[in-house]
Amino acid sequence: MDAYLGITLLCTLLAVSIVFVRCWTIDTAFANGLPWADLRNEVFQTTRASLRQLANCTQVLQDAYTKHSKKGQPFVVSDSSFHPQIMLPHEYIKWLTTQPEAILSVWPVRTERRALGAMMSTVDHKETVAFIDKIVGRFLTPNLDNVQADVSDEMGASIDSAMGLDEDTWHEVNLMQTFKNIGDRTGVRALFGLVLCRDQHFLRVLTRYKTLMGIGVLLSGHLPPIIRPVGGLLLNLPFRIYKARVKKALTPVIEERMQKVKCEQDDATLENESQDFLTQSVKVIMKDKGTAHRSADYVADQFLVLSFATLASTSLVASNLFLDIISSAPSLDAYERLRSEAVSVFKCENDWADPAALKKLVLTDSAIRESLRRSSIQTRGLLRAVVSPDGLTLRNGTHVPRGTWLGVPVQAVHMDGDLYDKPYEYHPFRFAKMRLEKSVPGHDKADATDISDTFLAWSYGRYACPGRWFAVQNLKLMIAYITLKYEIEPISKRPESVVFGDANVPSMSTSIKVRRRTRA
Ligand code: HEM
Repeated sequence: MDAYLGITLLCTLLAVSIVFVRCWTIDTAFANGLPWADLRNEVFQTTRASLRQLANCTQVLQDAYTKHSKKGQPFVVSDSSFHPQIMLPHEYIKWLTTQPEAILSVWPVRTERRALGAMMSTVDHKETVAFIDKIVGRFLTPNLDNVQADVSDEMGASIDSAMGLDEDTWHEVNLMQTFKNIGDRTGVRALFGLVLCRDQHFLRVLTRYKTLMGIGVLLSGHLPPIIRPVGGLLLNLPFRIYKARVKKALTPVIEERMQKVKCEQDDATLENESQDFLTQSVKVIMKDKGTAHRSADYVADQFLVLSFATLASTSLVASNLFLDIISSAPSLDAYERLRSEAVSVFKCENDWADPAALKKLVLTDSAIRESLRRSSIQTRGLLRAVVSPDGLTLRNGTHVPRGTWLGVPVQAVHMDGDLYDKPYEYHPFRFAKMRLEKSVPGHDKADATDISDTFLAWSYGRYACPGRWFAVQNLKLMIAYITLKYEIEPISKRPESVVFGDANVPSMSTSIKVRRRTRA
């Protein structure tokens, strides 16, 4: 009996060990002889490489980019999700982004990496992204001029509140928290209108929802498959609680807007002039035969995802932007030159609502683009999965099977010395200068919102960010208002960003010193 129990225990232990080792190692054969980044001669080499690159992704990708991509060779990078990816050289980017959806698809990556399926379980995430894409592209972006007055009004009020009005003393503020507060309030004003953006309860629950979704999207996509179900559940629980709270606050507002729009449809003399994006979208939804039957609950779901897309990246980019500006070489005089530009453009109150004023901010536009390049919030991007049943043959002749992920080391491309002079330095006016150099290729594509295969902050190709014009409008107004009304103490060394897998974000503990300028 004892022997029987011993053998059973031994077999169970063996089976568990096999499953464990199988789940924690990667079959390197799929890459058909391509070189691997940071693969060392050690036991569990792929597992250890996967875990190592989680916090050291920047360096791993940079070294492999120099060693392989610069010679036109794709390389493989292990990943903590145990789904290794093939990183393509810069010259493959146009090819990568123009492959048909039936061959290379973004959707399996979004479901698994961004955990969209799990985080958006109450809606079809593919349908939601398509819907958001449509309303942002067709309605928010063309209407930006109309929301500028509201956005600039809220920008001023939220900056005053986050940075204070004390003209006598310098005080310290937490960088990320400050730009989160400013970005969230301003974004909510544009999306949902004045009442909700001043509603402290709504702002609080929305911010928590957004933070939890950010953590969920980032973490669950990086978890090894063996712990993903439990990890995903633990991440999902608090997220669902806050999602329910935001929906509870938002749904009655949407019902009210739907009711108003319905009254307007019945009686054109009641036409509501509200320019906030929710009202505009509700009008579109109710006029479109395909969506007219949708409930307020459905619209709330779509707008929650849109709020996340709108608010999550903008505050990270704004934090990076100000860190870059205040830590740039003193000889560049970046802060003062941006301020002088703002002084020359914003001469009276009406200028803040004038779209033509924003177009004159050429130095500001350049400082934004340069920060998006220098301090990219993504280490890698443009991830696509091979979905064609026969696999895919890469441009160098390597055949990879269905299910393989391809992508680009975004940060390393931005730091390529052949593409950018002194790439590690922040040169705020690099792109303003480039615009004037008519002989330089790409001089006419140097606006902050322009996409190219050498500038990947907005991604590239058909899935490039549709919200970039709105984001840049916000960032320009932010730089102008802050440089005009505040001094920020320069810092001699930019604090290191925190890298976690695909994300590269400013440190949460960084503080800056600010003081309100004295009124003349
Ligand atoms: C500075 C801030 C922002 C940055 C750096 C940024 C960057 C990006 C990037 C890199 C992608 C591609 C993601 C992927 O490949 O999966 C993306 C997609 C997207 N962004 Fe942004 N974004 C920003 C702000 C915004 C804003 C303000 C909005 C909405 C108004 C927005 C809406 C979207 C949407 C809807 C998509 C999905 C597009 C699609 O799949 O077709 N983003 N963004």
